[in-house]
Amino acid sequence: MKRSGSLLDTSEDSQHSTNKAPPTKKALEDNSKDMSLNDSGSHVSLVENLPVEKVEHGERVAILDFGAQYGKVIDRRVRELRVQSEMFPLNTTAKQILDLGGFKAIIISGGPNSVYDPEAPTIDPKIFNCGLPVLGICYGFQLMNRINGGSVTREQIREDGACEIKINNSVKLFDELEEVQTVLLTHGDSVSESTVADGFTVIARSGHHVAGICNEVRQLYGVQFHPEVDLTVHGSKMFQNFLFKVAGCCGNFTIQNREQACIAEIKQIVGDKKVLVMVSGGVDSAVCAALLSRALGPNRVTAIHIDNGFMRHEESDAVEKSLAALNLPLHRFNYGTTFRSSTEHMKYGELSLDECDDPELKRRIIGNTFIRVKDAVMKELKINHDEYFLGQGTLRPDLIESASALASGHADTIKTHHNDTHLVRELRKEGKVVEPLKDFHKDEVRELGKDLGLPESIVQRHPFPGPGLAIRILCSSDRRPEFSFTGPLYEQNPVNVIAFTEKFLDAALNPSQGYYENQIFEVARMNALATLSENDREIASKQTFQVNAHILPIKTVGVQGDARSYSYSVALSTDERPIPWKLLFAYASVIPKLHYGVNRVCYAFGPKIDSSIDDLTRTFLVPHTVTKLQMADHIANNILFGRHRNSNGAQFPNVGSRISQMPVVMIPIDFDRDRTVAGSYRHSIVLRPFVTSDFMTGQAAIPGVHLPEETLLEMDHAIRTGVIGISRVLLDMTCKPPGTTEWE
Ligand SMILES: Nc1ncnc2c1ncn2[C@@H]1O[C@H](COP(=O)(O)OP(=O)(O)OP(=O)(O)O)[C@@H](O)[C@H]1O
Ligand SMILES: O=c1[nH]c(=O)c2[nH+]cn([C@@H]3O[C@H](COP(=O)(O)O)[C@@H](O)[C@H]3O)c2[nH]1
Ligand SMILES: NC(=O)CC[C@H](N)C(=O)O
Ligand SMILES: [Mg+2]
Repeated sequence: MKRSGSLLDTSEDSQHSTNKAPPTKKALEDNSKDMSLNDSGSHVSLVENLPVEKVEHGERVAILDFGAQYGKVIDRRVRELRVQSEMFPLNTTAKQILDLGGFKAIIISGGPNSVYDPEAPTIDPKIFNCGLPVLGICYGFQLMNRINGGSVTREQIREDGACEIKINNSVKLFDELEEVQTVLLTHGDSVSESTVADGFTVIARSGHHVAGICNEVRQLYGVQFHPEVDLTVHGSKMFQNFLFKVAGCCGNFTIQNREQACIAEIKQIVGDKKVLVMVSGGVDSAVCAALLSRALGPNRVTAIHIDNGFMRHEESDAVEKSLAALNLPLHRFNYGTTFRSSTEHMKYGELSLDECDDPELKRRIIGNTFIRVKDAVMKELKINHDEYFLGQGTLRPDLIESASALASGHADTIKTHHNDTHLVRELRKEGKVVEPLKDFHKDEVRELGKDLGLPESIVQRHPFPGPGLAIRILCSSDRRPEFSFTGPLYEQNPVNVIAFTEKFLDAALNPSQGYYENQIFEVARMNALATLSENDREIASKQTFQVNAHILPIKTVGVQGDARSYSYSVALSTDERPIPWKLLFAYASVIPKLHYGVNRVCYAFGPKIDSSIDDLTRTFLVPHTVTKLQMADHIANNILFGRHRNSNGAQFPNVGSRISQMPVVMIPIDFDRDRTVAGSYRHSIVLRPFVTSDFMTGQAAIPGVHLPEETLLEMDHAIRTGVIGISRVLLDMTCKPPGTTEWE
């Protein structure tokens, strides 16, 4: 059945979908009185052909999607406040929205483009005069300012990560909020006091830029930050203010029971056929398999687990044991050799995975091999293609980051998740895939897993990416990396060894002393100091902290301003003891703001690094490299989960549940190496303990706050002494954004 009133763009580009993802447990409890289960008579979305809620009342909010990473997070926040929302493509006009009726407000999302680019997507200007309140977020804010007569420019200083801003809490949007707010900013284009559109007033300021504007009479609000993500601590309150105090919504939207909705969807898609479900041992595929089994009965579901050769130490054995709880026949296959030698057709011939050093290409090869291996498995199991659907535990973030049209029509590809490669998209087009969790975030899947009665060990398991250690090994075919810094700051200052010492503080305070070749690092130091509390700042400025910063000749993927970045990492090192974590984390948040060419900052355990790092260890996905990372990962995880005793026999506590995930990454760098020898075989290991709920944004775990410092120091010691060929261990201190959770 078609949904009445859906008349907008239904072309391939269209991403029109309703906020049908099920609510959080809390929202469900809140809604329990008036919950309307929707097994029968459900409406069908034009685009995704899935059941959506009955529209029982007219109160809705339109979200115009400009390709934000967080577009679908906006709709989640609105839904959690019990207001229905619909996402529309960016070219939707004010008239189309008004003609549909029932809309009380419009939210314009962020996006990867720059509003001043001639090619950049723009908006129907009548949106701002159609009488509906508008909230513009990031790109949406920049559009609002520009279209109403202001301007937007690219600034030298970009802002990525959680920052403190000052707000004017006398405006409705910020009602009942404190003057200082922690928010997520991620932008390189900015509005300044002098470029605000006439008729608008500044309602929020970050250190360097205008962070919010409004015209209260016209009910137009624009914010440079992202109220929709977790890193904006009171973002939900801001939405509440906008929806209820500005737009006059009443919040009476009722939401389907999440489990029922998934089961109905599975039954509708699969009909009387069967499903081959891919299970990894992770929570997403386990919940997906449990739902399939509940919807179709265990006899119509076959679960397969594939060892792709990039699993952690003895992982597939553990997966097999833990998935016994699903009560499904599980078939396990080992295709390690097939994956390693799998190829991609390039212009110049076939490229094999074990000679590939491009992260996105590695992902593509692995993702496509998963599908080919699935076909081989079907043959082995004598399964008929026509009778079976492919089941995957795909989540929203997987689709958003892969820029799937299922999630957004204009998002940048941050990374192609293995479950959303072109072969998977082909299968989807043929209607051969069932992915009941594709509108869920990780925390929602965990709630659902609990409701389904899955054991805690599966529900709370840290995620592990399908391509496994293959993406966590940074490969390098060339020993001599080419440094190519981009952005205005590096044009001025192309050095790769920098030292933050007292002299820079002096120089910054007294420019005539002539330390200007390193001026940008003085600025970094001043900015870092400025972010500390008064007490910490006093301590940091009194002591002579000798912190060296080296720009490493490796690039990794990050997400900045809703776009993919592929930039260098900085390693900080110091002889100061105790390790000045606060100052180091302050540098970590400041350096990527000042350097367009840097998206990550790590601390290198051990003594201060004194020599420059200008060569790489040749590294490919060959067995001994994978084994090396498996060993380091095994040691680090044993320590994290309390399965380790140090050389004195002391047991380390299980602190795994204090963080959300800890990728252990191998980088092709030998610090402190003997330069009389031609090349090195040594690598370094990066620990990336990370804290988040939905993985869309998050922060690096801080020693002494999220994890005991001793735990991390023991990881450093045990990895260096336990694995041959390890140079140093580093701790990633970067937020997402600008970094991502994984390194690749
Ligand atoms: N080794 C594997 N064998 C079979 N299927 C896999 C494997 N790894 C990943 N998949 C499939 O890809 C999907 C996405 O992987 P992803 O890692 O995001 O989810 P997960 O492993 O189920 O959960 P988690 O994110 O918690 O690790 C899985 O749900 C599963 O369907
Ligand atoms: O199954 C997966 N296939 C993938 O290709 C993939 N890439 C990232 N991840 C996991 O997704 C979460 C967010 O990671 P990022 O911040 O690095 O994007 C983290 O939990 C990552 O481990 C993947 N999972
Ligand atoms: N997140 C966004 O919407 C970013 C907008 C724009 N690309 C910028 O960097 O400022
Ligand atoms: Mg996984």
